[in-house]
Amino acid sequence: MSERILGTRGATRRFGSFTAVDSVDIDVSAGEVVGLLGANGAGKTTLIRMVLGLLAPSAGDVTLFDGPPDLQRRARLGYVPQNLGLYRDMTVAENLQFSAESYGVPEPTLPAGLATHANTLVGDLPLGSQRQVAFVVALAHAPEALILDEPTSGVDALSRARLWDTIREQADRGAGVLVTTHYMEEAQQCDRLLLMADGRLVASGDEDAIIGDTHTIAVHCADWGRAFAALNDAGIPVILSGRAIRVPDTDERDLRSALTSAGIDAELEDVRATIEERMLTLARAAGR
Ligand SMILES: Nc1ncnc2c1ncn2[C@@H]1O[C@H](COP(=O)(O)OP(=O)(O)OP(=O)(O)O)[C@@H](O)[C@H]1O
Repeated sequence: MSERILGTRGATRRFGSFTAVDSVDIDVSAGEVVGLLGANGAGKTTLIRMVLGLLAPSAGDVTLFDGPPDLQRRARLGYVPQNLGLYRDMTVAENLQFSAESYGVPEPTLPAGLATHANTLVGDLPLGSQRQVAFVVALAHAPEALILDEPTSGVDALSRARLWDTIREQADRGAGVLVTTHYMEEAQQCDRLLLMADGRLVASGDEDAIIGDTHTIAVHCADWGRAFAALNDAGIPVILSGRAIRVPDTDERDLRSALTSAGIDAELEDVRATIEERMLTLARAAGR
């Protein structure tokens, strides 16, 4: 079994009377990429900030490299926050130099695509390049753990694929990676997924295990607009995927009855839910 790099037991964080993270247990081992998924506000960043030692838990324990997440242990991990944590009014080279000096490691070499930007102010770079720089900075000291908070948000598909190559390389050399994402095609690149909803961990495992036997009814209908409105009016939570209407985890009879009452002729097909649809049903069930 691989060495456990970080973990939480009953990790809870309250802000006043609001519980942002509620009794969460997670583990990340060396060499694995663990995806942390959940809607906006599910508690992912708050959990990450506790793991990083930037936020004290209100209850429960956080372990990083077999101890508390103190400064010494934090120096062994690389972190790319949502806002990247770079100095936007310094050049790429200055950012690299500053970070290398802070960690006492040699200055990293810029990948080919970034080399021409060494003297560009970080704030003047396109977002995709800024994210690449943030990765170079976070990886300069060959961290044993990597924590990435929406590392590819807002970048094009090619840059995303490159960043994922880097993430996989880091896991292959033995780092444990915890990464949050809103992109489901990225979730598929993870070895394991953790799903949060309303502060709680509501599912874990690979995509197949998380979807389990959750089914969706696909509604095939010439007038999809009317069908959508009728189901909405009947209080049935509908997903519109392009022009296809999908209703996860529902009773087909309720659906049929809502459509018939509205005089809509539709063909109903029972299909396996997608991971997004499973997330929605779990989030609904966890709703406080
Ligand atoms: N310092 C704070 N004070 C009060 N509430 C907070 C604070 N930080 C976070 N929250 C609340 O805790 C909840 C969880 O926030 P968090 O940022 O952890 O969610 P998230 O899953 O990371 O969302 P996103 O995907 O949008 O980043 C939200 O309702 C947020 O408003």
